[in-house]
Amino acid sequence: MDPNTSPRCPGTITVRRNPPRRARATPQTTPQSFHLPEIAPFPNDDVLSAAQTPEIPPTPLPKPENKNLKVFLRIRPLPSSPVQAPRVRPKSAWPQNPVKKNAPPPGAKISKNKNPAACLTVNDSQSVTLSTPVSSKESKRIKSETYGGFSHVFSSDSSQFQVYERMMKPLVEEFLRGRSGMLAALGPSGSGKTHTVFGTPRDPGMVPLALRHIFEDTEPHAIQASRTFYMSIFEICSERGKAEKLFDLLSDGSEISMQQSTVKGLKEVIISNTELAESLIAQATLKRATAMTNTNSQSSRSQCIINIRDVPPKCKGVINPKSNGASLTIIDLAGAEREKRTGNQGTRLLESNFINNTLMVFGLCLRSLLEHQKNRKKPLQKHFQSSMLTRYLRDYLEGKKRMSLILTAKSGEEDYLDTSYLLRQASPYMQIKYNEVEPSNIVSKKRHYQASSIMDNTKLSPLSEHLKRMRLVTEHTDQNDEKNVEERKTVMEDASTLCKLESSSSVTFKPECDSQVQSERGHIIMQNFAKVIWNVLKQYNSKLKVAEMEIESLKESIGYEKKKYLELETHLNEFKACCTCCKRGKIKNDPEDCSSVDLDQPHNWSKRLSTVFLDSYSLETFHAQSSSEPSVGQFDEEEPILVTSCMQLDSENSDREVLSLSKPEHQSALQESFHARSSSEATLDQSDEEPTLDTSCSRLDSEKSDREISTSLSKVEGHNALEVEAGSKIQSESFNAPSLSEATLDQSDKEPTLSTSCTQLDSEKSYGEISTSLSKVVDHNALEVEAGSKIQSESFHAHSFSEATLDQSEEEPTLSTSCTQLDSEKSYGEISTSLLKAEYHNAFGVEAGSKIPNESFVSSSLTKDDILDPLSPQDVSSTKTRNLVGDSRGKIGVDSSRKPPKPKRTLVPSSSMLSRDLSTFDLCDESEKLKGNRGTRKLPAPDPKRSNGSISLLHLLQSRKSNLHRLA
Ligand SMILES: Nc1ncnc2c1ncn2[C@@H]1O[C@H](COP(=O)(O)OP(=O)(O)OP(=O)(O)O)[C@@H](O)[C@H]1O
Repeated sequence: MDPNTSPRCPGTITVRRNPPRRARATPQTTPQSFHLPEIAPFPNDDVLSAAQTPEIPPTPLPKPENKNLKVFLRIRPLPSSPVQAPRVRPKSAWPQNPVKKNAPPPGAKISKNKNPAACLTVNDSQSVTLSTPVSSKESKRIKSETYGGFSHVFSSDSSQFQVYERMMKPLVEEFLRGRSGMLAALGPSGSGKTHTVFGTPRDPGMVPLALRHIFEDTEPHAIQASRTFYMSIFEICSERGKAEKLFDLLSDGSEISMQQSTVKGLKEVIISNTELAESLIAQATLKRATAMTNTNSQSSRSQCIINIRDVPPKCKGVINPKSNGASLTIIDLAGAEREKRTGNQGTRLLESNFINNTLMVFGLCLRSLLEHQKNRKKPLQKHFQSSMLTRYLRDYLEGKKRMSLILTAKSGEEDYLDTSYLLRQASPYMQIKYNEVEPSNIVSKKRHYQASSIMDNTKLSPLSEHLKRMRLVTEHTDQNDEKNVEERKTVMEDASTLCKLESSSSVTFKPECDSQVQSERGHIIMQNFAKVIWNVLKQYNSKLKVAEMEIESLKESIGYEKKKYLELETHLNEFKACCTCCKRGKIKNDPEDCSSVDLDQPHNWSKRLSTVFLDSYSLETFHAQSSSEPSVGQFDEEEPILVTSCMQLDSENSDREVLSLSKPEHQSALQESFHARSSSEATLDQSDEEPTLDTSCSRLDSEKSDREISTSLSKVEGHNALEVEAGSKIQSESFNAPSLSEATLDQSDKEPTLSTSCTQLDSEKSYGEISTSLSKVVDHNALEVEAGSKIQSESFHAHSFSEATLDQSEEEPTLSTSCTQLDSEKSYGEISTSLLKAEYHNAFGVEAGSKIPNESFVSSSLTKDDILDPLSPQDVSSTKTRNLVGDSRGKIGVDSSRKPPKPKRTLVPSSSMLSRDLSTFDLCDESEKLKGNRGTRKLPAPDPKRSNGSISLLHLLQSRKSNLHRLA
């Protein structure tokens, strides 16, 4: 035991640590053991070159051996026994009509010629010789006829397969390459057309063989896997030999229609395999109209058309599947029949005629095409329009598509005539050429566009470009995906044989018609859709902004209108209050009254002239012309001269009111349609601290308007202040009012001269009230002129001219007033003028008021040179009145033939009262005395009522009178 080692404790647990890990030695492997196959670089060049030119070129299209119309001839074998003679269709014949399969009709003739001689012999593969039967030789038909140039002549012992290989297979192959083709079986009844086309289950004809070829089992990975075929079968038959009808043989036999060259409502059935296609064909042949004739126990009574159309399924998203692809058409024509031979009668005879006519039209179309090709000067006749069959086959019959004919003939002697007729008729068709044939798919596109209204050619070209671009992009993005490249190669190989079209074709079905292309197409569509939506939203946004702006402007206008409305309401209230004041006769007493013009003291005076306020004009047609000229002239010191006014009012059917206001806040304008021309001139000429005011000329033209015009002029200079306010408010529907007012305040030697105003109003059907007020107060002088007129009429012509001249010399006022002329019809008018002058101890007041209720009147009032002589206050006024009709209250210038029962409005009471007072005052008496008997009528008795204003005026005048007497 090692001494260095301590004895082991029995309770000790030994923990073994993991030894430190060591990296394993790298196995010595030779590089050869990891020899990875080198990844071949992406064959860009190959792929790109394949994209341009398929690596595996498709089977080259065999150049048409014969550019002419292919015409084949098949000779039906002679019946071996009378039983098999054309009367009875063998039970094994395919397809069979179970209803009519039991055969021989009661009256059917059975050939007794057990060994019929053949009249048609095959010379070679392309020619036959038609020999005249013995019976016909007797009728001088001696020579035999040789018909050559057939594409191929199938002898009576030719099998269906041989016929298919020689005749049908090239068509099918071209069809699978995208070239449309058509085969029509033509021949007399019972010659084997139906047998050739459909065959029997044991001996299938061209259609079943073609379908088998199409769904060839030997090429499962080739063309058929990438294509879908549609098949349709319909027949064209006659309705009692007259109208043509179409019946769909794949549906329940429903009737369909044709528009131009397009069949409407035709059912197309996708055929995915041969069995399905053959069953559909059997079903269709059972539905087909057949009948027993002397020549055929199951004679076809209609033209049967089988159409097989191919659609590349992977391009469904790109191009409408029904708009492209080649079509293979096989037509089993009804056999030509001779009445003698068939013995048809009645309906059968009509059917026979229809069949023969259709065949004749068919032949005419081909003959016309042939002649047109031979001689281009000959137009291509439009025989195709004569029947549905030729309309449907228009492209073929006009040489736009290739077609082939299989002539079926019977070689028996008794069929000589039918065979001879067929060969003579159809052999020239071999000369028809197809040098200028349009690409088949284009022609088919045209037709299908008509039926399906799909993409047009303009959209196809960019689409093709897009497909090319997509192909390149896809190739670059999938460079490293070898598998995809392989698949793409395969697809290209397949498609190269499938989609190889003519170079002139506008549509190229590239192998890139895959799901990626479809998704890209959907993306493009969505992009375009989004753009459209975006544009629409932009338009709506702009419209919304415009609408918001309009709303804002409307809000502003509403606010402005509200504000205006409030102002008008305030004005109205004030105006009402003013009216109330006027009614209470406070106008003259209150120097601050709104209807007064005050000229205050010389050194601190304010002159307020308020005149011509037109308020509340409401009329339909209004022509108003107003002119007033008040003038105050003072020739002597401190004596004013007032000359006022000329007023002319013409009104018709109007309602107007003119009032005087002094407050500027009463000026407002409201109008709906307003044309106003206003001109005002105010001249304040002051010499020796006295102002001269010339104002104003205003003219208003308005139609259907409500307006209020006010002008204010104020001047305060030194101790002088002159304020002129003119306000007018006119409400009318049709208004033309020229207004001219002039106010001249001329003062010399501290005395104002006021000349105002000329107002002329022409109105129709209007109601008007005009009130003017002029007031002047100079120290102890006060001059107040108030003129008010209120005219209400339906048809009103008023002409008022008034002049008032207040001429004062040596402290005596001179007042010359007025000339008033009123012409009115059906009107009510009230005019009042007030003139007041007070100077020191002199006071003079003139108040003239007129109130004219009248429905229709023409009045002229002229008051001129009414001089208020201070020495003889009683003679201060003279009035010249013509045709005056007045009352005791001072109605002047009224000539009324018709008076309204009641006035519509009441004038300002103060004015009217004042005018009445004036009329009762001595002035009136004096004026009457001065004029003597110029007045032709007596004025009514004066009104004893007097207003406060008039009383004050009277007091002033009386005091003035007493002073004068005292001085005297
Ligand atoms: N090549 C042929 N080999 C054997 N049988 C044939 C041949 N061609 C025609 N037949 C027979 O002749 C009979 C009449 O043929 P098919 O009905 O095809 O004539 P068709 O021309 O169609 O007459 P239709 O115009 O009246 O319909 C049928 O029973 C058919 O089996």
